[in-house]
Amino acid sequence: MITGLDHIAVAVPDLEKAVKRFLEDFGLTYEGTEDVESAKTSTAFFPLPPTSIELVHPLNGEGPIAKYLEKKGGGLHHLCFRTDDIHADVARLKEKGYQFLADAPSPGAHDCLVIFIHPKSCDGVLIELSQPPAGH
Ligand SMILES: CC[C@H](C(=O)O)C(=O)SCCNC(=O)CCNC(=O)[C@H](O)C(C)(C)COP(=O)(O)OP(=O)(O)OC[C@H]1O[C@@H](n2cnc3c(N)ncnc32)[C@H](O)[C@@H]1OP(=O)(O)O
Ligand SMILES: [Co+2]
Repeated sequence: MITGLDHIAVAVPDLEKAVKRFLEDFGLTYEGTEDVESAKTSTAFFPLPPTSIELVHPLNGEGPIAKYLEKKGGGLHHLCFRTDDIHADVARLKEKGYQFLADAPSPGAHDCLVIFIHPKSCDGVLIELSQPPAGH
């Protein structure tokens, strides 16, 4: 079951500059950066309860964010729903015809299990589902 809006992600061409903006200009709390090798993405999180802002930037200049930045320069990249049972939600949504970008969830930031739904399945919005590790 989907239980909340885990984060809203913004793709940024200059991570350091964007971190400074969200920290100093907007005054948000900076949790730190985390490189997610499997997603070829560097992330920076700013908790803003009950959700967070995630900045995403290409890790080593490669991956999906690099392609996005090439085309758009930056912008709102995805919404992430928190789920308490990612496998059940994937099965339920596949049954309804949603196209997933992987066969199975994989590790994301914060040791969560994540999977993405193609934007074409959701009126042009890229959706991530994320299940926190047990006990979180
Ligand atoms: C997992 C770590 C971390 C976390 O929270 O834990 C992250 O969130 S990492 C985030 C980075 N990872 C991903 O984005 C994985 C999912 N994304 C992809 O697999 C690709 O980006 C994909 C399939 C959405 C697009 O890749 P493709 O190679 O098909 O790129 P195109 O440029 O050809 O795009 C095709 C089509 O999709 C539109 N598009 C692309 N990105 C987005 C987006 N973020 N939001 C909305 N639409 C998007 C693009 O404009 C093209 O549309 P078209 O009408 O055909 O021009
Ligand atoms: Co995300």
